[in-house]
Amino acid sequence: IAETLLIKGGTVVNAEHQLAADVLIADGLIQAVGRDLQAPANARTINAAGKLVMPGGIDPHTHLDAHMMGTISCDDFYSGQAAALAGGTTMHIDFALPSNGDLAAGFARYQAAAAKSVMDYSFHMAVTSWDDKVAADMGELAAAGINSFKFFLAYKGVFAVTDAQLLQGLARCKELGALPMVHCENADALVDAQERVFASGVTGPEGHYLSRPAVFEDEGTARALRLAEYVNVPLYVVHVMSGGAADEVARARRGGQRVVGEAVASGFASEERMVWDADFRVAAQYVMSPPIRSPEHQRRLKAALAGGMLGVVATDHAPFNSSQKRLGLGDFRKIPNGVNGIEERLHVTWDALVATGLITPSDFVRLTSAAAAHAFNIYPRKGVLAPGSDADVIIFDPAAEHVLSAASHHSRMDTNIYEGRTVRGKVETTISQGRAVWEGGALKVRPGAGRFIALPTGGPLFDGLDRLDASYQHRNFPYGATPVKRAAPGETKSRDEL
Ligand SMILES: NC(=O)NCCC(=O)O
Ligand SMILES: [Zn+2]
Ligand SMILES: [Zn+2]
Repeated sequence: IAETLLIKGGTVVNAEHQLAADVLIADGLIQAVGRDLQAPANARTINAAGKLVMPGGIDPHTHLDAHMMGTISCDDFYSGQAAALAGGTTMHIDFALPSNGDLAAGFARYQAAAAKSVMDYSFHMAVTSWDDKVAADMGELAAAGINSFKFFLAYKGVFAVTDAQLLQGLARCKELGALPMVHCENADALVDAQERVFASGVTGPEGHYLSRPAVFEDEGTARALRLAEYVNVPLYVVHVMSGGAADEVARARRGGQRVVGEAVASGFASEERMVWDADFRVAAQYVMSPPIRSPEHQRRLKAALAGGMLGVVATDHAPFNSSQKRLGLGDFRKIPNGVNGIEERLHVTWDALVATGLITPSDFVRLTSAAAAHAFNIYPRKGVLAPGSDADVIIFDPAAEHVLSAASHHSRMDTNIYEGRTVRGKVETTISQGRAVWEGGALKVRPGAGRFIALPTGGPLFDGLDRLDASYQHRNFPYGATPVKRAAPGETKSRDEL
């Protein structure tokens, strides 16, 4: 049940501005943002003096209850979302995987799994094969509120699509006004490298790192971006982990492409050296794809976030506990891929980027909330504190410090890649759908309270794409709006007519 809350005396931080203001919440919505708001008779007042009042985080990249690599990620839609709320994230967009190649069946499975949700959520759908049924299902799913589809270039023989399939998928996404997302690593080179590394006698978690050099990610990113350029469709590049891939995103944006580059918290705030730890339990928890890379890559990712080349910070929360990671003991190729982060994202991002002076609090809101709301077309319902927006709000104390640990986190993971780390800043209160659900160190969540948020297709990223197509026809004839006709004998055509 929604509360009537007056958050008084804080500093409201949106992506566009920061101001001293109160926030009035009722009926699950923000009613007013302004100075000296009066508390209605039934309101509870929360004193936010010295605190920042910001939109709740949106994590657009999670894998809850995900069937992957012979096991199921250990956070379901209850525990993963409870962890999210304790860390200030009030909405996530999870990746629904097809069931035996069937998109509609996969979506139904994930919707059923999400019935125990405690906060707002939505889905991207993974496309892992191609035929007419897949194309038709994409249309059905778009009508049902799925406005993004993920294509894997990696995971050969499981999820990976060929370039031909990717092209068909990109074109279908464009037709639907849905945003294609790509996991960019070269699948064939990966298999080759994995075989070579394993044959050389390296079987532990470091083999995962050694068999996924940055050049595979750089190449995959460049290829996906160029194919998206050819089709003239916006592209969302998931989990950019290498400096080279960030450069590819920047190059495409400089060239005028509509590209969103996603960093994940582990990509710039975790440590590559941990995968070399002699203890398998420690090392395996850092195995994710693309891998966590060297400090120099991390520096470049942070610079790309500060400079606006990468536009979103997500997590890729794909939690596998230490007994699940042991599936790959003796063969790094079988270690379930994924790390935690849904609870830690806001804190490690603040600590690494704001507390160090690289970005401003408004940049922080943009990267952790507003930009995802824009990309997935739910702004300003989410991603901003403004009258009429959903009352998903956090109260953040920039002066507090706390320690991240598996002993105190809310995920079902028995490890934490940020174990023992002291971070500056703390989410003191999380308000979800107008209810304080994290307050005073306690969670007050209710299974079933979460809502599926249907995401509409089209939207700003697709605005004017048809006009762009028309002007693109010299370069991109097959996807252009008007076929180019050869001039008749004696007739000349100006460049503008082509
Ligand atoms: N990233 C990762 O290692 N696991 C989750 C699946 C994916 O996003 O590729
Ligand atoms: Zn991926
Ligand atoms: Zn992922």
